[in-house]
Amino acid sequence: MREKVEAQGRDLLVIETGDRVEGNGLYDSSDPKGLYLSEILRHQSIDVMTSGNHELYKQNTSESECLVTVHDFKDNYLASNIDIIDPETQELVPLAERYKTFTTKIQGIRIVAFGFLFDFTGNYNNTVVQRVEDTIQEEWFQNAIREKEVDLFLVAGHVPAHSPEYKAIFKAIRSIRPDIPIQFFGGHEHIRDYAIYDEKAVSLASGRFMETIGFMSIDGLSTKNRPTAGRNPVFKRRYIDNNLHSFYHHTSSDKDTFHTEKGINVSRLIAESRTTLELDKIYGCVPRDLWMSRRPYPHDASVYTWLEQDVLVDLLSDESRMDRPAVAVVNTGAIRFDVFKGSFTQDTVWTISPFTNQFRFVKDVPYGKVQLIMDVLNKQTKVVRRDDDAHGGDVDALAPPAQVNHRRWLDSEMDGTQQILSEALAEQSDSGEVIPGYTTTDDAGDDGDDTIHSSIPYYRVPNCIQALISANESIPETADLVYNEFIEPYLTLAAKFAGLDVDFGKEGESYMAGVTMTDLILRWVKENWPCDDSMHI
Ligand SMILES: Nc1ccn([C@@H]2O[C@H](COP(=O)(O)O)[C@@H](O)[C@H]2O)c(=O)n1
Repeated sequence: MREKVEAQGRDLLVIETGDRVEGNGLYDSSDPKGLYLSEILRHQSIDVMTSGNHELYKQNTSESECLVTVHDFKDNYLASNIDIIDPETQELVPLAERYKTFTTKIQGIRIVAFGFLFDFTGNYNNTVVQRVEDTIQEEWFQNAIREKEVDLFLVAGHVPAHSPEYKAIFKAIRSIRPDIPIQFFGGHEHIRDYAIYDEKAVSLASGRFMETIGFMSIDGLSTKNRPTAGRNPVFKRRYIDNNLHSFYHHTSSDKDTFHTEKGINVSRLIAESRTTLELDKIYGCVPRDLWMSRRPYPHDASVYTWLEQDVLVDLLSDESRMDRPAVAVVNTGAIRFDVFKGSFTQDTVWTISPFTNQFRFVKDVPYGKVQLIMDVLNKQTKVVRRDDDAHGGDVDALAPPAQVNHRRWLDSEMDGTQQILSEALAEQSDSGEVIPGYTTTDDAGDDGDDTIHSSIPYYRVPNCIQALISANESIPETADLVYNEFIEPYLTLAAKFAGLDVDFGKEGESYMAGVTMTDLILRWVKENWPCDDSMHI
């Protein structure tokens, strides 16, 4: 693409907006995590790169970001509002440069670029995420937006396209620079989205899990050598399905001409890494598709129904608690992908359940109180004030991210519209039949999707599900309340609402020490879904 575009006298920039870690065997399967992924990433030519929230959940992840990824992309990695305790000096320092200025190779466009993370509060305490609204008051930012020689402000970030954070940055820049175009690139909400702030400022978000290559073209920027005398640039956006068919089409090539030597080498590196990590190793065969949101909950084909009725009930048990009844509470956001019929591999494990959360419990909780807590977690919208330290206090954050966004859009101050989400990697059909996939409507209309798809049903799921683990069928008076550690701060607050005075952080104890939900899922599949010859795909 770069070659093609440059031959036309234009520039191509590649922007990466974070969440490169967690949710894929290439990252999660190695020890230490990310070993193979960093090597692959190193070969990419990325012009502006930012951190997502996933890079900051754990100390080792952010430290590796600091020592490896920032190091590898030091001219292009931007961290406008993230500091880290340097693992070598123990000093609090910016994770990367706050901003950069550069001039594009072909057209000489002078760009001032920033890299932001949304107002995230769930990071481990070796990093500090400064609120965007505070960051833009800082002297360095105020100076940067007053930079004289600028044709375009480029704000990349792991920040939703429609968000108070981006709105604040837009207002801050516009108040000083009424005429300079601003291109935002966003993320985090797992949706394709495009926001039009004014005639010269737009924002593009490219969906989730690298299913989408968001493509933005800006035509007619006024530059030093080609001033456009006040005319507005033309912004166009396209959501490209991430597959070879799309790449052949947009590079005007085919299977024989598309591949470059570098591309072939990186593909080989990926294949070798997958082999070393045994990502195709088959642990079992899944008899039917299990969906996150394509079927209602509860449902025979819901991954959550399977989790609560089979995996948790069959396997969650701590030796020291013997036969005492337990209620397990797990957030639905802990599951990251559908489980497809067919081979269940080492890669599948990490794709559906990448988190390393362990289980904890509080003993002898009245069963009625557990139900009240579930009501609070699933029916309230917020259990805490924004300044309380529970990931912003929004219980919706316990659900899959795309669903969180669904509600925000409806409440949003900036006007957004709805979209139906694809859970499948979209493919073009050889027979010309329309394949289910993304059908996006955004601020610019419904013509953004590069491939036309039929829509996919979307059902809301609760924020948390529960499973009663008991030797007999009857409802117990009291039970161990077992939960995955990610939801601990939310539980403490929900318990207050439910009239239960328990500080889960202080009173919670380890349950099945060292075991994660990922381990349980894998064990359950191995024990219950062995492959027979007819089931391999
Ligand atoms: N240890 C964790 C971390 C995250 N989650 C869930 O993921 C959501 C955030 O995902 P994004 O891709 O939007 O950043 C979070 O709100 C949780 O639902 C988790 O379960 N455990």
